[in-house]
Amino acid sequence: MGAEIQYIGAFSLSSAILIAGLTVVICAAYRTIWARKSGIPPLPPGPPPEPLLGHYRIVPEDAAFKRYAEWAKEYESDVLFFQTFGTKWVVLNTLAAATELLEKRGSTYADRPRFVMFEEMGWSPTLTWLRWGPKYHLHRKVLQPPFTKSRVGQYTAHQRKEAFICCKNLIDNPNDWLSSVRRFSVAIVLQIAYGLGVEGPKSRWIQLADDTANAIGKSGAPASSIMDRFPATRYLPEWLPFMERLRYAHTWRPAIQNLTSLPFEASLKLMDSTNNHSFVHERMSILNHNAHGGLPNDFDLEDIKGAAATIVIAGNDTTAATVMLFVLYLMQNPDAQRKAQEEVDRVVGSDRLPTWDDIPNLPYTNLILQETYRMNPLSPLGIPHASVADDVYNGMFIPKGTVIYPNVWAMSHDESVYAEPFRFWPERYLPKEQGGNGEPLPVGNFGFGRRICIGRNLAENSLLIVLATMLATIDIDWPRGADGKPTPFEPEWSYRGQASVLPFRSSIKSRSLKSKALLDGEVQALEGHC
Ligand code: HEM
Repeated sequence: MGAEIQYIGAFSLSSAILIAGLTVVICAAYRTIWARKSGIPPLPPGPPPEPLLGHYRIVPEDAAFKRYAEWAKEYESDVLFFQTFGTKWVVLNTLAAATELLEKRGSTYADRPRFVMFEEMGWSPTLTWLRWGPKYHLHRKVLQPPFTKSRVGQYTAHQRKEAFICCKNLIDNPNDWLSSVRRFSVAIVLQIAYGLGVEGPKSRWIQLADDTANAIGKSGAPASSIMDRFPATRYLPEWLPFMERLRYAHTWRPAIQNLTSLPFEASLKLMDSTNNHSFVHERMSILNHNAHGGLPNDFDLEDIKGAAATIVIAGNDTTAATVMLFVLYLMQNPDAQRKAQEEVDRVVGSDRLPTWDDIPNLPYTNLILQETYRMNPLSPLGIPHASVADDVYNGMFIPKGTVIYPNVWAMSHDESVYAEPFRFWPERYLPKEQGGNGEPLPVGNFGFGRRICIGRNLAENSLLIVLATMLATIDIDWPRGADGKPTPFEPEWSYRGQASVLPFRSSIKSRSLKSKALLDGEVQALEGHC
């Protein structure tokens, strides 16, 4: 009987979807005829939609960014148009299009779509997903200032210490190098957000942050699930075969809830510590102060919880995934590794470890970072924006409410800009007279316009100090086989949501007894200070 009711429920819901789909198609046809008559420019081109389903089955879930780049060539247009169940989306495949729309006309494209799948996952107010409006402005006003270029220096001592701990752990536990990398990225944002330390590689905070990173990293391109395209489907039973992303959302819901509440509760216990300068501490002090004075609080408890979790979620996995790419690209490109090590040796010498003053004097090291960004943008389709008004670009009509994906991967693999785009070649950015190709540094890894990443200065500092320390202290090579010889391999990648390399084996060794002794000494001294 239960099964029968479920079946009838599913049947009537399927009929409802069918009717709604038909209505959308009729409305779209009517709108096209009306638009032609009223002289509105045509929509951007794209592959032909299927009846009823539009482009739902045409766009692949995995590595859609690659298919979009192919279509851009096929339809000879940097802007492509798609729609499904009334949701319209546009993909921008060149930097010129992204700059014109998301930067120059930024106020028209500052909104986000509704992330229905993430709602099902149980997110609290999170800047990244908030729609353009008062709540968004409030969160951006509170979250952006601590991470501006002029204020991000407050975190550098902490970042340098964590970079040293990371490299020491890499040498001490080379077979479990990934844990050291994860610890590094979590330790930075956890301290900044909550004032909490990471006790060791098995810390529960690392597990929690990993769970959340998994939940989000493999959830598909943001706003691309059937629920995002057609919100009513969120009420369908999750056992239906095509509702696997609803099942996924519910499976990971506890992880999101834990990350939002557990470190926050632990942080509240540290409120009286004078050593605590965390985001939660600062905001809770203002909240409590206002409450005692009978003053209103525009940023309430839920906002603080959501904003603190945002720092960890947005800043943890992105940093760890980039450090994994350093390990991969340095392993695959021994010449680049040797050249960068020589640069660090020249500037830093062998009697100390890199400092912040060294960073501006390490141009080749910085090019390794830039080439890492270009080779594999972590969010190949960015985080989608949405338009708040009708617009026309190069004679193509972009209706109000369209979801906009910047195809950062297509931009950074554009053969007309980057010669041999799949080759790791940091010199490509150098002028021709210095043996380079004068190519532009990649743009777009941190997004565009009004929604550009607030953590980019923090992230860049974390990445540069850990990269410089890795170059100063460790050698990275292919893992050794049974015969002791290096065994090159093709790593595996995940392109569901975030584009990241899957865990892989590597051989990591201390560069010298002296560099190991330096690291051990520094870590001991720094830990003694805390
Ligand atoms: C390698 C590291 C990082 C990468 C590649 C990265 C990338 C991005 C991208 C692509 C966006 C979307 C921008 C847009 O919509 O145009 C974004 C937004 C955001 N990022 Fe990052 N990010 C990184 C690190 C961080 C860190 C460390 C933090 C925390 C302090 C952070 C906080 C945020 C927030 C809060 C947003 C949402 C901004 C908004 O919607 O207004 N990110 N990031």
